[in-house]
Amino acid sequence: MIAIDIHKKLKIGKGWSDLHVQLQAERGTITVIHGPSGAGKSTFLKVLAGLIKPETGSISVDGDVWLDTSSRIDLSPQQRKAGFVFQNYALFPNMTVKQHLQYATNDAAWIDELLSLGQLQTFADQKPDDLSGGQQQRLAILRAMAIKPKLLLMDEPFSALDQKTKADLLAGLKILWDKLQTTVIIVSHYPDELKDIADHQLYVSYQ
Ligand SMILES: Nc1ncnc2c1ncn2[C@@H]1O[C@H](COP(=O)(O)OP(=O)(O)OP(=O)(O)O)[C@@H](O)[C@H]1O
Repeated sequence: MIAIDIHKKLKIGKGWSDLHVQLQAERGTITVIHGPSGAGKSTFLKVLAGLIKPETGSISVDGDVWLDTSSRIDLSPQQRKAGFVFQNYALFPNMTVKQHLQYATNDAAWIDELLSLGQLQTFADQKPDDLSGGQQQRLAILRAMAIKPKLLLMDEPFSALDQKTKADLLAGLKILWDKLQTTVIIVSHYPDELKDIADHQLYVSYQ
């Protein structure tokens, strides 16, 4: 179970807007977040990961308190260990595909399973510059899954994939998420494309 209630002031040009998000979701569920550009969706994911501090709020994940501003609890990103798929992938230019996964886990069988899921087996020794945009995006997803996170945060994670690749990847991910009981939050500009797998939809807008 995750329970989130956060308030964050967003800098919008010369002014400010309020981001207030409340969400409760059972463990192992998928929540799809959508809303207008600039409303604060990416910022919300970064607040959950501990990369941006909110003014006030609380976050608990499977009984662990990650944030509670009223009692000054604020775990670091390293302590929260959320999986994060960044909109711009944030890959390491000098690491090969396999090294990205080895950085996250020592489990060779798990790495092979992930490479197969992302159809990247034949690219294991390539660096990001030698990959297509879709291959880079799949690597970013595999790396986030490699740590088997309790909470997986994905920011527009399928934007560079064609329909077939996306459908195949999603089917494989869904099996893994169910097995590992991963709680997933996905920001998407096309929530309808995920409506078959979404347990919750959350609309984030300007306030
Ligand atoms: N650390 C921060 N503190 C305050 N405001 C921020 C911070 N980071 C980003 N912002 C502002 O928050 C606003 C929302 O940005 P964000 O990237 O979260 O929107 P978004 O909903 O993900 O947009 P898009 O759909 O275009 O990706 C922007 O105006 C940005 O300048």
